[in-house]
Amino acid sequence: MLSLGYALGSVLLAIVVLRLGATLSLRRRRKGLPYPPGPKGKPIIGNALDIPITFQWLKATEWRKTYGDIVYLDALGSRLLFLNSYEAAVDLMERRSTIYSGRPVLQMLNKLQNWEWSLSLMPYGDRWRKHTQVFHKFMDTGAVDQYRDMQTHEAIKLLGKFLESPQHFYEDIRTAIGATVMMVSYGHEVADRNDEFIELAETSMNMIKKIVMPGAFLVDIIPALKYIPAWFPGAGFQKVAEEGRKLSNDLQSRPYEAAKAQIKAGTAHNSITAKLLDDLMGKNITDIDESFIQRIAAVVYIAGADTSVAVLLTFIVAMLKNPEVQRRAQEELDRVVGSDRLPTFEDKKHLPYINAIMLECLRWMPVAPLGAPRTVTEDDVYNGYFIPKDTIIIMNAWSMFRDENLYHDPESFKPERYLPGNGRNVEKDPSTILFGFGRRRCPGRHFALNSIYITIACILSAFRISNPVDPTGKEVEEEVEYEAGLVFHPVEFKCSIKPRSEKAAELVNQAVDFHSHA
Ligand code: HEM
Repeated sequence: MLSLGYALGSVLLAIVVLRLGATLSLRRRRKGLPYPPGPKGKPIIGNALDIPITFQWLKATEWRKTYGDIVYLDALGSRLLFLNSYEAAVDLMERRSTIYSGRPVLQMLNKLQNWEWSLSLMPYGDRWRKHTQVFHKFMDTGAVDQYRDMQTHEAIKLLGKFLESPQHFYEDIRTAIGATVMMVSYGHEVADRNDEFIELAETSMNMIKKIVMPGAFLVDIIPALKYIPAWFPGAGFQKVAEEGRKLSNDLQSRPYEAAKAQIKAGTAHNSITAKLLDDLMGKNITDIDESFIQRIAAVVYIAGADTSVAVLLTFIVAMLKNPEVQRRAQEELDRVVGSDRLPTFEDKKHLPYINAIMLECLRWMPVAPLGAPRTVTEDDVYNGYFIPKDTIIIMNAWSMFRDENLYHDPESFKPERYLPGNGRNVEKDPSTILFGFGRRRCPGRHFALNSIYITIACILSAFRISNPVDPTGKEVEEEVEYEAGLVFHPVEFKCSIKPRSEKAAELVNQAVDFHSHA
């Protein structure tokens, strides 16, 4: 979701391309001001056919060349504003955050399937503020340090899996991140790839993927259809709605109930659920309290898992394609950490190149190329242009990451761009863009960056990543494709992941052994 929220690309299309209605607001008074520039629409349908079904960020980046930093479209009364430059994003989403913090509503997703409990989809207002405040308590810069041991533990378990069955790296990275999130939220230990809660979360994600496909459900085009009963001919979407509602409820309640049972039995690990329940100790816990806790805990998975997984998969791709970067990273690790132990969080400040690789993974193939869509909740004027209330605002991170004024040679994977001493200015930290702007900026970013750092550092310390080999032992260059699902991620691909030496393999075995008894 953010993955829910970041279903962005698709969500926005689903909302925008075909939505009817809202035409009344076209007649809103514009105080004589023009709308921002954008492609000229056709009569009646406006720009509906200008917006591609997928990879919309590429088109919007092209539009930037013709129309500039902000590009406005109107498709059948749904208005859309792409923010293509960093300055425009800061000006609107950060400096005018009070009115640029809404989220668009999809009938099937938000209303019929009832996913609106998720912080990332919640309308801006008091309820959002209350959830955000509590979420921050667990995810602020200082607070996330408490998860470091557990993040290290999962990274080491992943190394063990790489030794055993490197061909499953794609799934195992997914399980490792899922396990981290399950432990933080519920104190739930994930034993293997078939964990029931990970499967539940994955099934939910697949459902969401299905419903945010552009134009997938007529009810998003004609909201009044939601009142049609399930038995009515042609109302098959109500069945999908019911399935989704069940998943949405299960995802909130099932892992929560399991955590509660463990707390009762005295066998629970620390977790967000345990802490929130503990805060209510001695009080009469109401259904409202319980549902609040369930929502805070569940959003960590739906907002946090897919995104971090996609960054780590991009890291593997980057190492495949850039052996020289991998060599330099391993040189740094050998110098700072040596070969007698694995890297830790304490090493982070001495590993600038590893940090730079992580940043470059965020920029090079951004997991959320269009951020998460917002809405503006009042009419506004920017640089002399009129932006009507309810316009959907999309920050085009892709365009910012390919902006040659910010990043030289932007198509290339170059971690050194973030390091001083290359005869150039240090380039902008991409985390200041990728995680969004203003009040709805990703509150899980510190946690995510910690998971990504420790996983990258541990993998590079012990393994060499290279192209797969054919039966004669020759390396074959692997073509990797990317797809835009809920997040932008590489499609399953092959690679070789081998211990760098016998000593490295031994070190991993010892660490796995130690952590399984810790
Ligand atoms: C590399 C990993 C991640 C990326 C790239 C990412 C990116 C984003 C983006 C672009 C947004 C929308 C911000 C906006 O509207 O401006 C967002 C929102 C959010 N993220 Fe993340 N995120 C990541 C990991 C996480 C993690 C690990 C968590 C949880 C621990 C998390 C929790 C959230 C939540 C709850 C929101 C919704 C905030 C709101 O709507 O108020 N994210 N994220």
